[in-house]
Parts: sequence; C-alpha cells; structure tokens
Amino acid sequence: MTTHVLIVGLGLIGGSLALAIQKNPEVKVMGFDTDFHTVRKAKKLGVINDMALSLKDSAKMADIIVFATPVNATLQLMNEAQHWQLKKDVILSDTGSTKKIIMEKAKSLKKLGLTFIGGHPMAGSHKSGIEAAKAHLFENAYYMVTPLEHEEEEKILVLEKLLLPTKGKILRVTALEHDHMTAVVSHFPHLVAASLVHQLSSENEEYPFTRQLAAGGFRDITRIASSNPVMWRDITLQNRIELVNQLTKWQKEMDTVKTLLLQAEPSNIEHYFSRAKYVRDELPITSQGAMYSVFDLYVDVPDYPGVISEVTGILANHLISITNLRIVETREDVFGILVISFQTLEDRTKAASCIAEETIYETYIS
Ligand SMILES: NC(=O)c1ccc[n+]([C@@H]2O[C@H](COP(=O)([O-])OP(=O)(O)OC[C@H]3O[C@@H](n4cnc5c(N)ncnc54)[C@H](O)[C@@H]3O)[C@@H](O)[C@H]2O)c1
Ligand SMILES: O=C(O)C(=O)C[C@]1(C(=O)O)C=C[C@@H](O)C=C1
Repeated sequence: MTTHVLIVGLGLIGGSLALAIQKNPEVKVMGFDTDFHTVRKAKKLGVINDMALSLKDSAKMADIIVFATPVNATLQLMNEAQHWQLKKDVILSDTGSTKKIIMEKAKSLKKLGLTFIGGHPMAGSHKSGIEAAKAHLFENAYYMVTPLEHEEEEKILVLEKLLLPTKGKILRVTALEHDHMTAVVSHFPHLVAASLVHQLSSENEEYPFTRQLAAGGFRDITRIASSNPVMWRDITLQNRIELVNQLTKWQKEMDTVKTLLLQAEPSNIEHYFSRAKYVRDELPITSQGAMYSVFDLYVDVPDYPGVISEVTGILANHLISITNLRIVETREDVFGILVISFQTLEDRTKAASCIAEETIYETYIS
C-alpha cells in the first residue's frame, strides 16, 4: 500500500529527506514550498514525485506530513494545520532544530485529535536550499524523535519506519533533553562561531590585513557562521534560555582561561590544552553521510596553474569519488593546502597512496 508523504519546505533538509524516503518504493512524496521556483526545481531534479500547489489540498491526501521549515514557520504551520481537513490517522512531524516550544504546541494539537511527533536529524550543512539536498545526508547521523509522553507506540513506529531509508540512527528523547543537548553541541557553538567572525570584523579598521591571514583554523571553527541567518535566528529565539545558561558557563570557562593567561604557568596551560585534546579526540566518529565528512585529506601543493586538475585527475583515473574540495591558503604566494573530502575511509586511504605514488606532494590527515 502506498504511503503518501507531504514535505513542507523543500530546502537542504526537506529535499534530503524526500530523496531518502523515496528509496522505499511504497512511499510517494508530494512537496510544497512557499517559493514556487523551489517546488518546480524539486520536481525537475527528481527530489519529489509530485508538486503540491495548494498546501490545504495536498494535506488532505497525505498520510504523513513533515514540516522542514525554519522553526518559527513550523509553529505557524502547526497553527494552520488545525484548520486543514486531514485524514483520520495522519501523522504530523518536523525536522526542526528545536523541540521544546514545538512539542508544547503539539500538546494543543493533541487535544484536537491531531498526532504530532517531533523529529530532528543531527546532520546538515552551512549550505541551504534544494540544490544542496543529498539522499545520503542523514546516513549514520542520529535522527532524534520526540513523541509526547503518552503517544501511541504504533504511531511512533509508523514514523520511524518511514525514516528507515535515511539510514539515520533513531534516538528517542524528550523535548527538554533535546533542547539542552543541542544547545551544548550545536546552538551555542553557532553563537561562538558568529562572535569570532564579528571579532575579526572589528579588527578591520586598525589591521585590515588580518582577514587575509584567516587560514585553516579560523575557517574550520567558523564554517557554520556561513549558515542561513533566518534558520539560526529562529533556533536562537526558541532555545534562548538554554543558550543563556550555556553563555554563563562559557563566561566562567573564559574566566578560567584568563586566570591561566595571567598566571602564565606553562604546565597549567599545557594541561588545559591536553584535556581538551583528549576529549575532542575521543568524540565518536559519526555521520559518514554528512557533506562535511571526517574523511578529509590534506595535500600540500605548490601554487601553480593546473595543480588541482593534476590531483583530481589522478583520483578520477583510479575511480575515487570526492565529496568536497577546498584550498586553505596558509601563506599567500607560497603554498596552498588542498583539502579533499571523501565519503569513506577506504577512499581516503586509496587516494593518499595514489597521490604518494604519482606525485611528490605530501599528504596528511588532520
Ligand atoms: N541546515 C541544517 O544543518 C539543519 C540540520 C537539521 C535540521 N535543520 C532544521 O530543518 C529545517 C529546515 O532547514 P534547512 O536547512 O532545510 O533550511 P533551508 O533554508 O535550506 O530550507 C527551508 C525551506 O523552507 C521554505 N519555507 C520557509 N517558510 C515556509 C513556509 N511557511 N511554508 C513552506 N515552505 C517554507 C523555504 O522557502 C526553504 O525552501 C529547520 O527547521 C532547521 O532548523 C537544519
Ligand atoms: O554541519 C553543519 O553545518 C551544521 O551546523 C549542522 C547542525 C549542527 O550543528 O551539527 C546544525 C543544525 C542542525 O540542527 C543539525 C546539525
């Protein structure tokens, strides 16, 4: 029997979800977006089976509806859904990065007989829009599911079954647990990244050359500052209490760092970095499918025309696919570091040995 799924919001996440769940031949995906060009593009790219031109009319036909919109738009859509004519057993879900306020709204929908089960895949990118969607985006990443306390198990299982082709790891958590944990590992780091960029920007008048020196380290730690500002505005507003708590802890941590600097005791400073390195190195490797994979290979290349095609040509000859490519300019006019991302560890290992055999360029892993 065919399951009709309506995805509302066809950006990076809605598009990736549509591509993944269509691997199940019994699933048909209708897609809606307020931007009609996006809906048309989604159909043209094969991201959705059918274009939903009217949200109300398409909602009537859906067995499952997933909101993949910025979280404040999702709240708005949940309000509107109360007035839609929906199938009796329809399940509503979302992909939003916050859960507490959304699940509070879900409680009021429950009183009207509507089932809403929250969802949030912990994989993404600073890129947005349908063009960035990838069927494998959620592979091996945690896909958090936040049912209300007394939700029917059968309904939760229907949603989880739909998500199986994403190859994400389903993790049931409460909305409160969700918002606390994501504040620590996602939302607060985003504020830090944005603040570092602002700090660099304020240097501009006195030392305008500073930005030219922003090399691998600065770029790595601030990549997420290039994300969609509307999405992050909404996340920040919905999780601001957790964020204020994180900020208070961070300020305390910075006081510790300040004391270390003022005391200038070498062993204490080294110990601070050693403990951080230990915890960072122990982080589990997840999200093979995410676009910014951990399988990066650094290639030290001289700065001359054709060097990139030389390296990528070698990889192509050996049928090794790459998922991303960028240059980190550490010292202007001298050397560039070519950073190549692969989907798997095997691809990266094979690439390193081909480059070692066929060129004189050194390769290393971060
Ligand atoms: N980007 C990430 O890394 C990431 C990861 C996991 C979850 N999320 C969450 O998933 C959701 C979508 O994020 P994204 O990265 O795909 O954003 P995106 O900007 O790529 O796409 C959002 C899409 O929603 C559409 N839209 C906005 N308001 C709408 C409305 N009222 N009705 C219909 N369509 C509407 C936009 O036109 C856009 O096409 C957000 O809630 C975000 O918090 C994002
Ligand atoms: O990789 C990135 O660019 C992301 O920011 C992805 C990221 C994250 O913080 O890990 C961002 C927000 C989402 O809710 C989930 C994932």
